[in-house]
Amino acid sequence: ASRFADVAQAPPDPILGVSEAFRASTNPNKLNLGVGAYRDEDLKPVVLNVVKKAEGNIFSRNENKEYLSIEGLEGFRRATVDLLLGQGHPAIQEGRVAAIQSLSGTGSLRVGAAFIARFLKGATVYISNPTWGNHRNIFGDEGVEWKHYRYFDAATVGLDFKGLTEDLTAAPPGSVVLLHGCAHNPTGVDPTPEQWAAIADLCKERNLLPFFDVAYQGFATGDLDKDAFAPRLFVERGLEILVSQSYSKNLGLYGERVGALVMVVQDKESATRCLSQLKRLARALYSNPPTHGAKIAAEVVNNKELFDEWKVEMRGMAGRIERVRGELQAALEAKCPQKDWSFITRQIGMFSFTGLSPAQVDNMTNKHAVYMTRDGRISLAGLNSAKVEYLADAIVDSVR
Ligand SMILES: Cc1ncc(COP(=O)(O)O)c(CN[C@@](C)(CC(=O)O)C(=O)O)c1O
Repeated sequence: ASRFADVAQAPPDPILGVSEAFRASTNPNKLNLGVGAYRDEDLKPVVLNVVKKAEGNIFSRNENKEYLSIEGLEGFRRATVDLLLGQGHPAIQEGRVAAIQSLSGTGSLRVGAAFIARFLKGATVYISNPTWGNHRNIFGDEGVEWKHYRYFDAATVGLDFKGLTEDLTAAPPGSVVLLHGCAHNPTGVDPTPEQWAAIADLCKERNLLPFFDVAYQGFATGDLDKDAFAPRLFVERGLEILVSQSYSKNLGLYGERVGALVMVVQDKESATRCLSQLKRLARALYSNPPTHGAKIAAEVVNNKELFDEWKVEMRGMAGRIERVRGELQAALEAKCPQKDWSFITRQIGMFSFTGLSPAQVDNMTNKHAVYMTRDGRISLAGLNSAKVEYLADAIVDSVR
């Protein structure tokens, strides 16, 4: 018998497993509202025009395939910090930013988790309830203890700010707080600017370390600058922060695995030492990051014309999602007027947290071939006008 005979079958991933099930389905009406990947009005994946232009520029340079440095492509690291903090930010001028290119958002979060495990021994990471499911895997696999802080209020289909404040106030000083920079996944509910300010003050008072997961910059409001409001506010308040960045959704670089782990700290010497330790960790995890996607992101952000064109395409993607939100809400209000569907256009970003129970989700999938995650989340990026009626009928049938 194989020495691996006792290796158990792992369960399918709660999110990526939905895409696998969708692909396996032969139902002509099947609809994939699972993975948060943008689709155009024909429900096809999109390669942004700016990405194609950037690739044209890159290929015309006939560059080699040498290793990048452990910390990644210099031009990308500069671009990603500019995008996060704003070009010329004082923290950048003062050399207080340590940034490494990493394997998209997930890899960046993992390097951050490894840094916390090694240099913040015993710190607990507080993650929102609910949150992106893979957060638990990332910190759990690094042996970092995590706990939930209350986040979603099902009664108001909004933020449980009172619960959040109580839980973070009770967190031991020195704890880490994982915050979604914008477009919270899966709820689509973000703190207001005033609430962000209160959270920043709370982190300061309680000596909590904010770790921002910035995976949807541009998808909350359609504006890349506005969507960086929260991390910029915390830096302005003098807080040290960690940030993971992903270019999967906003630049559509999903499979290129483009992201960064950024630390904004109090002084240049600390930033230099932290960068050296981030490099030490990355070297043992994957040695150095992939070249192509980082060159695309650097080309787009560092080139004024491409950057402006990206902003227009970004607003177009966010706009299409907003439009289908409105159409879905209208269709549901027409079919089921007794229920309040206003949460659908109140929520922002890619997702809507429908409140459907696992059993109701099973009905959506088994009876209507609508593929979505069992926590009730739907990715509106996977919906178009032509399928709104179909989805609304499936939801009404499931919530009966
Ligand atoms: C909040 C959050 N952080 C990080 C990531 C990681 O993305 P990256 O590694 O590709 O940069 C995702 C992706 N979440 C998706 C879009 C896909 C997934 O589950 O991996 C989702 O469907 O929730 C995310 O939603």
